[in-house]
Amino acid sequence: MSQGFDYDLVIIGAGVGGHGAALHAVSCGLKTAIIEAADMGGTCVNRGCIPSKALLAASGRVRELRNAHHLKSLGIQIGSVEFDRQAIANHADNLVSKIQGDLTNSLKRLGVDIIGGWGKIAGAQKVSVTGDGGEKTITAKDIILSPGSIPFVPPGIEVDGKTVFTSDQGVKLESLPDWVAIIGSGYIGLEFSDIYSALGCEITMIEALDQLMPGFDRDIAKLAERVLITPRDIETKVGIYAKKVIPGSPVVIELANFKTKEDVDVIEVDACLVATGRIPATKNLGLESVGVEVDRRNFIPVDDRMAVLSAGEVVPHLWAIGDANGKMMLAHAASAQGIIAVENIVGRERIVDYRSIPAAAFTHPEVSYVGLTETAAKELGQTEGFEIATSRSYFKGNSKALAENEADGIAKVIYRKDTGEVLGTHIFGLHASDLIHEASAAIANRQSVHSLAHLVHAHPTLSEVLDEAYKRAAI
Ligand SMILES: Cc1cc2nc3c(=O)[nH]c(=O)nc-3n(C[C@H](O)[C@H](O)[C@H](O)COP(=O)(O)OP(=O)(O)OC[C@H]3O[C@@H](n4cnc5c(N)ncnc54)[C@H](O)[C@@H]3O)c2cc1C
Ligand SMILES: NC(=O)c1ccc[n+]([C@@H]2O[C@H](COP(=O)([O-])OP(=O)(O)OC[C@H]3O[C@@H](n4cnc5c(N)ncnc54)[C@H](O)[C@@H]3O)[C@@H](O)[C@H]2O)c1
Repeated sequence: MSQGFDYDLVIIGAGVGGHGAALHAVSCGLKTAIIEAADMGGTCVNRGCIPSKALLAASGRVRELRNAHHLKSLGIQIGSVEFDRQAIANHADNLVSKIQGDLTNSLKRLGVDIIGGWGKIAGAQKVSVTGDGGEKTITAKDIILSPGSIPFVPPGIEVDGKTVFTSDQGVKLESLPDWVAIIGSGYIGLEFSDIYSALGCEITMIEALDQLMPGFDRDIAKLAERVLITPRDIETKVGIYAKKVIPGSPVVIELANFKTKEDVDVIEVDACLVATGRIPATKNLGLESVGVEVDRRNFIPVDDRMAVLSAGEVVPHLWAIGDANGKMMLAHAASAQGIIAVENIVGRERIVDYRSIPAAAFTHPEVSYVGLTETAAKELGQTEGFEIATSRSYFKGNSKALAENEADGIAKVIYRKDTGEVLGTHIFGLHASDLIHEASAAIANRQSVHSLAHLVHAHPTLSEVLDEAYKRAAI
């Protein structure tokens, strides 16, 4: 325990980032407190990963059981499949309660002090907390900021939380509108289009950029569109943005061309989900008391050790992790950053290896990737003077996928031509979110396709899709 301080470490924000940091801090022998203003578990547990995956699990099952053609191909026939919207919503809600309870208990069990209230830096190594009992100041040798993010709602869009809403309300599944507009074709837009289309809603997906799923590798996005969008009840408007959205019955959406800004159409729908990205929750954190300015997009500037920077210089004993630093807005990235910050606090210099952190969209089937897209790898090659190559393998050639009769899918490996080092792997297909971890380990260890091609995979498994891609690359 640090002399003269109330705690070795105080963490502001008990989302998955703060939680991961706290668990690791205790294992390193640090006396730790965590401050939370709202819900223990933050976005992921209460309004993000957890409820959305519960909805995806239930709606995915409905889709599967209603796919008479697929079932028939396996020799199965069933009658009509019914579902209860409220019961599906309850499933998500119950899961949130369970995981929130488990997370809170894990902190209590380890002796982490949980302090309710709004945390704010009150000078070097000092935090003020404003809660029900008024304001108090606590001191800590180190402070980790983990305040997370909130939905971004573009100007012109009015959210009433009922007919026009963000994922914060969407995960509650309070209604199943006949016709729902989804603004944005990123992670949230894609996952909710999977949920809504499985449960019988008609969808209009509006994407400002000139292609759907602009964040994903092009080949993957193209195939994903062919499987997840085109055959479903989803109309798409690409290169178009929602200039104005007025809540009500109906919801009125004025659409304009994203490049020319010219008005193109007005549509009237039953509901509208705004899924246009997230912004950091970095207001009123007391950053100015230690001379820290947020960047242009309001993220807290950090180095690779997660140390907070002021005008490019490290601010001693202050760290920022998770969505609030904008490096990689994913739950597991937030907790990984928490662990790295604590490692540095205890004097073990470590940095985050973003290239090996995987990501996935939990649609049916799933999309996953780790490392660079082909475009980013080419750019890196041009800067560093190497050529890249790609290798693809298809679920259509995989016995396990064929046995399931679910053979839409591809694995794409991007690697250096000279050394064979894997730079990125992208998968679309059955269980892609689980399959990606082998590729993640390969990138973490900077392995080459030549050595990976010699790994033996069990047969018949979906993992053989990656095996095949490595072997094709190594020929
Ligand atoms: C619909 C949806 C689905 C998602 N699905 C996935 C997924 O499947 N996989 C994945 O990896 N990621 C997913 N994400 C992203 C993931 O939720 C975030 O990356 C993750 O929650 C970030 O964690 P964090 O700890 O940085 O912040 P948060 O989880 O946002 O937690 C921050 C916490 O800090 C508290 N706080 C803020 N300011 C203060 C203050 N001054 N004082 C006290 N407390 C404060 C907040 O109340 C909050 O509880 C999803 C997000 C959404 C919206
Ligand atoms: N499975 C997962 O890991 C998962 C799931 C959900 C959310 N998340 C996290 O939450 C974050 C937010 O998700 P998201 O889907 O809201 O953001 P996103 O950044 O993934 O996608 C937002 C999309 O909206 C488009 N857009 C922005 N403004 C628009 C407008 N006015 N009209 C039309 N299109 C517009 C953008 O071009 C982009 O394609 C993600 O970055 C991700 O980190 C992760």
